[in-house]
Amino acid sequence: MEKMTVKDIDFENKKVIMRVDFNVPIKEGKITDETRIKAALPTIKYVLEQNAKVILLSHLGRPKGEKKIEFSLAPVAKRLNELLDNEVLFVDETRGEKVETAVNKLKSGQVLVLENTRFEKGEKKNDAELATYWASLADIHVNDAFGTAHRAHASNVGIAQNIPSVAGFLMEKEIKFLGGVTTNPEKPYAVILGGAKVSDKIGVITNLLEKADKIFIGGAMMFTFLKAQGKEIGSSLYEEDKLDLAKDLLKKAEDNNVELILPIDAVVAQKLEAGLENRVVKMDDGIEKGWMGLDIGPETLKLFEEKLSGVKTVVWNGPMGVFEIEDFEKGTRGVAELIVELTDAGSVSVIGGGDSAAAAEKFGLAKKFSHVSTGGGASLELLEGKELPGVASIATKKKLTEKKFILAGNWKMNKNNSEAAAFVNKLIGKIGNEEKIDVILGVPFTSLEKIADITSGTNIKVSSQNMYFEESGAYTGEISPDMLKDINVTHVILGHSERRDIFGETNEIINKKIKKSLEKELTPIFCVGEHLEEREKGLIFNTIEKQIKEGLNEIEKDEINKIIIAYEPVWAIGTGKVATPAQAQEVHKYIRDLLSEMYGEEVAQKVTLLYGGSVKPSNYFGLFIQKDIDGGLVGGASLKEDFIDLANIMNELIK
Ligand SMILES: Nc1ncnc2c1ncn2[C@@H]1O[C@H](COP(=O)(O)OP(=O)(O)O)[C@@H](O)[C@H]1O
Ligand SMILES: O=C(OP(=O)(O)O)[C@H](O)COP(=O)(O)O
Repeated sequence: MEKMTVKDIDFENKKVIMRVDFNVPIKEGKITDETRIKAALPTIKYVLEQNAKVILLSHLGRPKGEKKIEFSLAPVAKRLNELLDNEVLFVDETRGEKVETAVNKLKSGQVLVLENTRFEKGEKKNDAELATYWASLADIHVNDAFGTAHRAHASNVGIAQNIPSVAGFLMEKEIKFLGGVTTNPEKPYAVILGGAKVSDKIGVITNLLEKADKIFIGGAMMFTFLKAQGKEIGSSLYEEDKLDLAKDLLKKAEDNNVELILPIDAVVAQKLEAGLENRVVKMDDGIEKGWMGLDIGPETLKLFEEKLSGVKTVVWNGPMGVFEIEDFEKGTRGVAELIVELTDAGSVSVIGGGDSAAAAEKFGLAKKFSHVSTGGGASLELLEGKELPGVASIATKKKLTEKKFILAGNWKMNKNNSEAAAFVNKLIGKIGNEEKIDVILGVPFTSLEKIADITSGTNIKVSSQNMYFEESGAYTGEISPDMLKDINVTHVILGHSERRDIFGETNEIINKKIKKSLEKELTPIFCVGEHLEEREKGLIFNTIEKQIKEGLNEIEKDEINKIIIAYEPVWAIGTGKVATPAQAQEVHKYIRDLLSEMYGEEVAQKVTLLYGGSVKPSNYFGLFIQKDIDGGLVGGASLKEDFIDLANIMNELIK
């Protein structure tokens, strides 16, 4: 799924709230590693060049919801000010008057850093009120915090539920490399895992048994595996309670035809200290009591070299030994060098953050890998095959596929014939782009013929707002599908909440109408939606499920793609209340999943799902970029030139 990025947005004079990961190590007020600050610079600079006003949010450490000076972002803001040509301001608050005044005074091209987001208790809880507040400070959210993408917090995921969230360059790069190797690695695909704890990496190993061709294990975690194989490991670090699991993984690797490569020798010492006697022992001989393994040995390195030969994709997570001490760094350095050789020969290499990135940096090799991730936990979770909430919340690009994007207007009982004609004449030539969207006008019965005539030969299609399910006869006041077809009407809105509530239409009646419209080759725009009471009682999905299942009763798989479905929460129709993008997306996703259950995934993906309910140009962007929203069914705003703006928003967003 391709994500929207800063490149898709016009930032001119916009207020941008940008989540970065400035969680950098600070000792005695000094930043000891500024990699993450530097990694965020390209996005900050780009947005500033576009004349935006930038508000930066980040956490630092784990202050547990309290304001603690040692976790202040002040030193980071100061360093950022040195790294950027633009002025960087800092407010030692996360909300309130001081923040709002600073935001209001902010000029285009300036940066404002707010205090540590984790000084707020609501940050880690993804508190809706806090997220709404931060969202209210800006027009758009840029998410460049890959290191935090495995957390669903207010400053990344929460804000995205209120205003559109797009990826920054760092996020884009991380997704490209890490997402790429996890979903579609060029084979052979090898993963080298090290570090201290098996328990931290179980999930990764389990997932990799389905994907990788070879898994290399080093670091302290190798001893849990070696012990599980019955080898003597002396006083090396291992996890007693993970022995069975290690056995299980070794067996699964065999079953899955994945090579799980364990070290054949180790560097041992009596203590984890520099400068003591150390020696190399073969694992077949075992490690004596009183000695511990602190690095992989030279024979292992040779074995790894052999087994890595020809590998096209390699991911490395976790050092091979206690690389922080020179006596035990050779294994980690050796593996880093092997990966660099592979990279030079054209393979893709990725370091999954954390200590391995620090090791690569220490050996001066970091720049020689295809990609060094800024996320430790985040990259591990990606390797585990999990969806990261901080990636999922970023808007998805709208791509032209077989599915149509649609902007439909429902005029309801408004405009007489001459008003209708005058308005439609204004729209012609200005609205829509036939290649990208279908524009449909749902006009009153009295204007259908006239508007169909005026729009004939243009890209505007005409819809009625109702019809009857019989073909002709004694149905006083009703209109038949044939009558509509006869005057070149192509669509019909069915099951609108006003028809349901005021005119007593039931799911059964709507179902009959849908069937008839399909038979007569009129495209139904089938409306569903819950009332406020149903929402408040937690019955949204029950209501929608009933409407969809009964409305589509006996509609077969080959017909579902001829139907447009519009989700219109009744409480948002004509009330000025609009569903937040997240609320709308939640129900759209539910509908898509339900259709998938009923008709299969492939067919469900092609159904056009429209959102309706107080849609306006000011809120449409955030709604339309949602993954499962394919357009709008617009009431009030379709009576005005706002309708043209809505079409323009869609045109810009569809690539
Ligand atoms: N054989 C070993 N015995 C004890 N500690 C080890 C051993 N090998 C590696 N380590 C330590 O493991 C730490 C890294 O572990 P971990 O946090 O799991 O890695 P990462 O951060 O890369 O995921 C390093 O500090 C390293 O010194
Ligand atoms: O440094 C981070 O994690 P990482 O060291 O696993 O990459 C991120 O900023 C997330 O921080 P957190 O693990 O306190 O949520």
